[in-house]
Amino acid sequence: MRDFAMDAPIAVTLGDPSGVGPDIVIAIHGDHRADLPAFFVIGDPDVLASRARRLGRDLAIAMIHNPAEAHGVPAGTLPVLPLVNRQSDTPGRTDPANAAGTIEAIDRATALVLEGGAAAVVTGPIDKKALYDAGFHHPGHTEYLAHLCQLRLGRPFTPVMLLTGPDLSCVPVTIHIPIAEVPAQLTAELIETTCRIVAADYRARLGIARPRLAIAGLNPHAGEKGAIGTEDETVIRPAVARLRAAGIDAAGPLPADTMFHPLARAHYDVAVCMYHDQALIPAKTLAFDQTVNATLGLPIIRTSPDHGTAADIAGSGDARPDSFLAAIRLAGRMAEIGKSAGSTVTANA
Ligand SMILES: NC(=O)c1ccc[n+]([C@@H]2O[C@H](COP(=O)([O-])OP(=O)(O)OC[C@H]3O[C@@H](n4cnc5c(N)ncnc54)[C@H](O)[C@@H]3O)[C@@H](O)[C@H]2O)c1
Ligand SMILES: N[C@H](C(=O)O)[C@H](O)COP(=O)(O)O
Repeated sequence: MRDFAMDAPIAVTLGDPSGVGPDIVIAIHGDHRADLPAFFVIGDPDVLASRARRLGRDLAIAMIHNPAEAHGVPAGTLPVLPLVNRQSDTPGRTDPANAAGTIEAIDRATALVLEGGAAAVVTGPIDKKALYDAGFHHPGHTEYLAHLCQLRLGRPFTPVMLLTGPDLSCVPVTIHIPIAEVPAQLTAELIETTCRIVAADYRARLGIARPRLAIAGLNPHAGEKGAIGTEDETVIRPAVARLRAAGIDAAGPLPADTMFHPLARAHYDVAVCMYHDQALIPAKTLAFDQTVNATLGLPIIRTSPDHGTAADIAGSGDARPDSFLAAIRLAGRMAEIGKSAGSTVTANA
């Protein structure tokens, strides 16, 4: 039963047509629409129609010109805001000609949320290398969305990646950078800024007034008191001390190998990790099908499934929709919490 009270619908992008984004959106629309907050798709209707034929699914599409029209679309019909940059249906194979449409969908969804026409954006997975090859200069959605918000609002935003599942939520402080660059980019200031955004957005967007943050070390055994690496003592510990002095419930640096077992997880709401895989390996290993990627630190709500394009199974009907479903549900919940708190801004907004 639908119990979402949002006025504006959620904008959903399909991601790269080489991937499972279209498959999953078609499946979700067909099987789960009544249980979800209202949403519409920004995409190429011909890609959706072609993918539905491949999957042997019926799909009725209604073209809309603005998000408000999504509410008037008959039940069982998928509202689609069509792209200007047309795409082709290429499951399992990237096509450089599709990149412009993939980026356009993200641009328009973000603009609609910033203008208030959409409540949130839920992004389908992009093929990062395909976009880089087409001249896209941002590591991923996370960083690109911050860039778009800055362009629109004229001030910078620090985007924070949160992977959140039923039993574990994790934030990587450094995100899409080579592992060799992590020690140089990991500063006490970045750790502190990230944690402040996490604490503020947990309060404003997730309804947890004073989240407990567990801060991971960088080195084995959190540096073994400086014997196996120094960053834990010289960078992370001072950041944790300043966070605690500011009233944030932060503990650490904790040895990363022992902070994810069930008893340890009972002591915190979110693990703040020093690099991408330190956060994403436990999150995806524990609950690949339920975990959602949400971007904190922005003046918009953005969620996404935790998986990628899964090009190896695109167009086959084998893609599991659970993480995408969880992403739409979480976006709806975050919009409701933000609305009831009267809050649309974040720590660094
Ligand atoms: N939010 C995003 O846009 C996002 C997130 C992660 C990865 N990516 C991109 O996706 C591409 C592929 O990444 P990858 O191979 O590391 O990860 P992946 O998640 O696409 O695939 C890993 C494995 O999990 C399987 N899998 C993934 N999702 C599934 C689903 N819903 N149902 C059933 N099986 C599923 C795949 O078939 C594959 O075997 C890369 O270009 C990466 O950058 C994008
Ligand atoms: N780092 C994410 C992951 O591995 O799941 C993924 O690449 C998504 O990144 P964006 O949301 O920034 O595209």
